[in-house]
Amino acid sequence: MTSVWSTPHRPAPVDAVVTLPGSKSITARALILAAIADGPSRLSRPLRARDTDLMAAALRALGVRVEDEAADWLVTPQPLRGPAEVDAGLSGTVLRFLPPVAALATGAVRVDGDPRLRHRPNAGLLHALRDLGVEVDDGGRGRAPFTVHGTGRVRGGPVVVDATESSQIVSGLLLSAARFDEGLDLALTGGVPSMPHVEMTLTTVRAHGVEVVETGRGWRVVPGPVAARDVVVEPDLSNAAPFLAAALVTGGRVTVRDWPEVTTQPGAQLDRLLAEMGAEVTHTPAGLQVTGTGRIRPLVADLGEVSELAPVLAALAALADGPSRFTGIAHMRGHETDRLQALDEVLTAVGARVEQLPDGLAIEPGPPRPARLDSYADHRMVMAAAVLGLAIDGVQVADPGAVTKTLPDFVQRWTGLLGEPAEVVP
Ligand SMILES: O=C(O)C1=C[C@@H](OP(=O)(O)O)[C@@H](O)[C@H](O)C1
Ligand SMILES: C=C(OP(=O)(O)O)C(=O)O
Repeated sequence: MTSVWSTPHRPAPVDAVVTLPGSKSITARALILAAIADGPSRLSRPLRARDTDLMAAALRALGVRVEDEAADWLVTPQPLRGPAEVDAGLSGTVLRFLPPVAALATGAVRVDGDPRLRHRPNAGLLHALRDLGVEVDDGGRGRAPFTVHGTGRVRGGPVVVDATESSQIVSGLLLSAARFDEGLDLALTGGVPSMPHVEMTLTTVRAHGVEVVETGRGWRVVPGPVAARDVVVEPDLSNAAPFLAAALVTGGRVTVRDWPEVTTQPGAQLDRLLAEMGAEVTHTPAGLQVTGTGRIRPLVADLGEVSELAPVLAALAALADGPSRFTGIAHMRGHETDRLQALDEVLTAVGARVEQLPDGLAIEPGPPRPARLDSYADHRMVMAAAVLGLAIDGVQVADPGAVTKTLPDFVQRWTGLLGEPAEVVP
């Protein structure tokens, strides 16, 4: 049965301080590297949500010990072995980071997930694994379900990779590459979206003692051990987007606590992007403070580096005082849903005029109207709907439970931000 959330309408300014759980992307990388490291490690403040719980479960299925100690995860590497069934859910990080680890295991590891996962592109990764000497059976689809037949080792070496559809294909290979016999010499064919997430991977593997060299065509990873390392996970800055957007929409003030001074997270670009959209943005000792000025300015931007932010920025664009244009985000058609199509439908439903561009969206605000929106099983579409609902009375969103992917208690946090009780009707 479908549950429906009547998202709170809030014309008055919000004034709130928000604490957010750990970064999905940092947690996923920390889990993978801990699993193939040379000793045990502790992850403090990991994100506990569907994506990261599925990653932990996948590693456990390969024999790794991932134990709960209060809110921490203790990870103890073990000989990696199949056979195993991995449920990737709708998680791009499990879909693309886990198979290279599975290739290092002995036995067959089958990866599958939600119906939509079977549509998420993965040919670039599966081709690369084959070229590196791994047997992969995907029925020629280039997508889930597929089975990795690991032999306990991966030859590695030179490989040409098509990662035009997702940076996670590059990240997945780089994360495990030091454990390949010959390491990895990855040359890109074509561009890569979300480059800051590749940079995050490079910084992370280097912090684990892995030597990576930029080659001009890609990266060479020197074979060797992955040093175990305790990690304290930063708050998820991409999930800060809807909360900070609430300051703009209501002309209020929102502070996100523990905003890191230095970070690899692309969500850090929210300070620049929200300032461009008319907010006053200040880095304070308490965190990032965003104050709305009562006016939302349109945004014309290439969001290729920060596509995770696009759904919430698109919601803001529909409430702005002029037309916006987002480009560089063609690959969002392969995200949790086809996000260009979904945003077109949602923003049109609430009164905006939307044009789908070859690589983005043109959004022109119109007279707002109430609407019952779909979640598209996409956490970020629920968050975008919540932002719209602040300004537009009568916004409902079906299946808000999609937020469990990265922020299970989003609805409670959102209503808490506004000082209201949560109301989801089953
Ligand atoms: O490496 C990562 O943690 C991520 C990379 C990006 O993927 P794409 O390159 O597929 O956009 C991003 O959108 C995703 O949410 C997380
Ligand atoms: C694209 C996203 O997720 P995934 O890691 O599943 O690709 C996202 O969280 O916006």
